Amino acid sequence: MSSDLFTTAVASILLLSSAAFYLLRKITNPVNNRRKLNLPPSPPSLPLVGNLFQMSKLPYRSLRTLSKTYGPIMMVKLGAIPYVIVSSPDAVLELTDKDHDVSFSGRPRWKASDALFGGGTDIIFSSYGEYWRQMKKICMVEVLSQKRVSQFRYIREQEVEHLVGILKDAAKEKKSVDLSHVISTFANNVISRAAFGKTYNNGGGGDEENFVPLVSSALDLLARFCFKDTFPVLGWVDALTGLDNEIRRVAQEVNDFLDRVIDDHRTDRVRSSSERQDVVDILLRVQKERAAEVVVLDLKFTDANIKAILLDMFAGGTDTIATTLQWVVSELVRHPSAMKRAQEEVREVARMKSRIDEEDVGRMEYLQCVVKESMRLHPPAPMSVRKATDDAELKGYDVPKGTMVMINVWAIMRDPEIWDRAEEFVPERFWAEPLDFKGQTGKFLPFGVGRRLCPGITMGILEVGLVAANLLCWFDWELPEGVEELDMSEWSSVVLRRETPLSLVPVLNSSLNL
Ligand code: HEM
Repeated sequence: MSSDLFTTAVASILLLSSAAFYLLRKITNPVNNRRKLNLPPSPPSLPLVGNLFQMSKLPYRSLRTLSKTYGPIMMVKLGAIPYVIVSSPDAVLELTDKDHDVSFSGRPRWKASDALFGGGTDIIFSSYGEYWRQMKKICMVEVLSQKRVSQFRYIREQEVEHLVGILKDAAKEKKSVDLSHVISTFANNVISRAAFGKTYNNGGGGDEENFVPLVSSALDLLARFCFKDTFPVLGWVDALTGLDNEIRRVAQEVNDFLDRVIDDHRTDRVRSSSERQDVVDILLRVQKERAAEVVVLDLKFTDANIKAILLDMFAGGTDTIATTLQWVVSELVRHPSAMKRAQEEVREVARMKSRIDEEDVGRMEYLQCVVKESMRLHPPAPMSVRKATDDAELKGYDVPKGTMVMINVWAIMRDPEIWDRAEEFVPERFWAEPLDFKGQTGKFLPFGVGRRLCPGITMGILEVGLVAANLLCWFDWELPEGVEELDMSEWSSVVLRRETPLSLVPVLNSSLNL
């Protein structure tokens, strides 16, 4: 081989291998691929932990502070996971408009939610798609429709009567009550009776009597720090901390309990059509009907689907309602003039009556403003979490497929650029601007927004209004002896709760016809 030929051969090999190497890097190196992406601005982060070190125990507050510097669309890294944080109504409206809604309607998958909610086969944690659409439709038509919510009215009324009875006894003894506990028991009882036909909250009974504490443990696990979700390569540490075992145990117990309830309904109970049906009965009927039809797509509606909907009812419809009520009462106790005005309205509507019904609550317009204002300041879900299902664009920034997207609902609803006297409790603002609960303006979002909007709004608002009206009608509320001011500290778990239980003294309103 001549030296010229040799040089040419070597040059060609070098050229070809550099081209192959370049192509390989292009294909396998996502960083390189994304070099041209216009990602949202990010605060500086540390290796490994990302921006975790900037998060307090109330992350929505820390994220608001960061977004004041980095803008209403920013990207942070929580551990190894990038999140796009959205903190303006403008961006929310774009995220949910017809060109973007589908791309931003996914949900992230977490270890605890996967184990507890059947691998995301429920509604809350299910990925966006046909499966989710069918499950949500069944839930909205069969469980949470206006007709069904009215059908369960007797449960709400009986449970409210029970709650008022407990408070009247405490008032006679001039004792303070743990209102947080009384209200949570109410919310759990309503869902248990609607779902299963009875309450499972007796504490001491056989293991099947302890479903409510079991659900609480499940919800607590969702809020626990999990290595796999934050630092995927360190997922094995969850086994060492005991988290894996605990998740497995609780998931198994929840599953066994729901299997027993479904079996009981299938075998032991033969109901006549005139008898009151609970959600398990209703869903078993849907199962039979779907088995008789050709089922479109894969949703055959098995027991696993029934269990997933039942669990969502507890996850979505207990703590959210209880915490909303606790904040409503807390704000009113701190604002005596609003309390007086709300009580006057409630007592005027309920004048000469021995019971407040749901139609009465519909006429209590100031009370509705109080509930909205309280939810504005204390949204039970301070952040709405989504996942980009495609490569998408938001306000000119690229959001790659698979990125977590969090709407900082809490920050938007306290933004002084949007709300006058944003940090103050001013129910009257909703007189002037009667915003609804569906988030259509992108600025009032207590039930979320877009395709993933909460399907339980009617039920939630009815329950909150009915209990609040009864608490204000029959009682005045005083701080326990020695307490000068109500503690309003927040505690962020699955929902944004009060950090301390709401302890108050009920004083019977003697002017009424009791
Ligand atoms: C005051 C009461 C309630 C509040 C504040 C509330 C709030 C929320 C929020 C913020 C979301 C997420 C929306 C989003 O991602 O944009 C949600 C979703 C959901 N809620 Fe509620 N909720 C309440 C009551 C209920 C009730 C009573 C039920 C059922 C019994 C329920 C069932 C659900 C379900 C199944 C979802 C998932 C929807 C989906 O992903 O498509 N919620 N709720």
